[in-house]
Amino acid sequence: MGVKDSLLTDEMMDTIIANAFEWIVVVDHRGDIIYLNDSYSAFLDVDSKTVIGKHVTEVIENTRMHHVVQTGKEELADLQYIRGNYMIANRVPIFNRNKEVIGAYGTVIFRDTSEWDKMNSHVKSMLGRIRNYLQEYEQQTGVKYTLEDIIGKSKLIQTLKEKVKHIASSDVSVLIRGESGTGKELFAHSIHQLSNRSSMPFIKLNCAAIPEHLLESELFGYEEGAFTGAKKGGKKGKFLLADGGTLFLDEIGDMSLPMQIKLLRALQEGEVEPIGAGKPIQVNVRVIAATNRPLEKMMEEKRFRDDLYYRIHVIPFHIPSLRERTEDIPMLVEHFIQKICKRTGRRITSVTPDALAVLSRYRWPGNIRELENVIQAAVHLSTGDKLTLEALPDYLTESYSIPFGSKSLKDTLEEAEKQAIIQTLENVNDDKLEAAKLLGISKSSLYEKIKKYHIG
Ligand SMILES: Nc1ncnc2c1ncn2[C@@H]1O[C@H](COP(=O)(O)OP(=O)(O)OP(=O)(O)O)[C@@H](O)[C@H]1O
Repeated sequence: MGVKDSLLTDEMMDTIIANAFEWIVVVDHRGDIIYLNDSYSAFLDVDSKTVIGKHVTEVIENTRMHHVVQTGKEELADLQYIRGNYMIANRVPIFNRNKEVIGAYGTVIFRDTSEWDKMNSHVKSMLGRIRNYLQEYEQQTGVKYTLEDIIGKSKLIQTLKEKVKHIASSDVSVLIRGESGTGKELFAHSIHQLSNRSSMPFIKLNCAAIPEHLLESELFGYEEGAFTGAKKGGKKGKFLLADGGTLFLDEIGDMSLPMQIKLLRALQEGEVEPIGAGKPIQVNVRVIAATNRPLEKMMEEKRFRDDLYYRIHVIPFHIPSLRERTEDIPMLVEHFIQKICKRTGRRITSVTPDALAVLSRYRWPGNIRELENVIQAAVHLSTGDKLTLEALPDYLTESYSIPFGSKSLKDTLEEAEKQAIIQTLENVNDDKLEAAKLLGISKSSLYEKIKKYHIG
């Protein structure tokens, strides 16, 4: 028997719902509020009538009702932080007869009763303990990221995340390729965190950041008195620090040939010899290497050793650039806004469609790192609760539209030429010879243009 057939009148239903123990919100298919019950309005300190028609994100903190109408998937017993309290939220999509989502209703339980206060402090203390535990884990192992931290719904990212799950426990070397800022380090952490070595250290060494003459002591360590200036008591190298765990060698393509030989020996023999030690020490280390360099080409040019390449290239892993997965941009933007708002206490609830369109069209040569920086600046520059086009840097808009008519043809052509050179150099990691080849000009002519346009 439906409500309509019962003795329950509409007025009775209204009173019951308005005063229900649970707080109730109903949105339409766009996520605009069509109903908010009185008790919820009172808690949110809003008027239940004037909020009708407003987007739910403008009224309720950390809401996901607008996602539920998009995904059509219910979300039950989700912890939601509203006005200083953790609430338990249920969000359920509403379908029409054709199984199309026409809206969603959400309920929030636990109000400001003493029972709730008790529960709330319990949850807060539990979350605090989890946070401490995670901090401790990070301090002990160096693991900062897990697979959960890798945001992206594109097929490309989902496939890579599946691949991480498959290879994590296999203990073989992994070579992660991808442009700068694509998340190579994030993936390296995640592989370690899912491996059998997860309770052991994750040690990172950026091969490009260490001067050649210091790299050997960084990697293998040294004994006291090994050379003038050596520290008292010697120094443990990264290999020994990573014993039992994972060594992440970032920018491996920047390692010199003599160091490549030493690294290969350590990998093949499973032992390292600290400078001045005189005898090798056994180590058990899994290596994850990363680079943006064209290693295959460098091997042809004898700048990278074949044997080291085959030793580390057991599982290749390519992370696509952000422009190859633009469908991830809205999700990443939302993720960074939330992350930055949490850190700074600002309240930005959405991005305007024109700002999102510009963010989605830009080429992102610096990939996700650049996107994060742009969002961070934009959150600080935004005055209202929306991230708008005005808060974005001018170069985002300039890079995709040449303002025809506002400049002479000569200036427009020169601007296009400059952009083509900048983008090609970015794509080939500043390899001038390769860029000249791709642009179909001589290397000397490329240098001339670089000078003319003040590039780099
Ligand atoms: N999929 C992602 N989701 C969320 N954050 C990401 C993602 N990918 C990268 N990031 C963020 O972008 C920044 C750059 O990532 P990371 O350092 O892993 O890139 P990288 O490829 O190792 O860069 P580089 O080659 O310059 O060392 C970090 O702040 C990281 O947290």
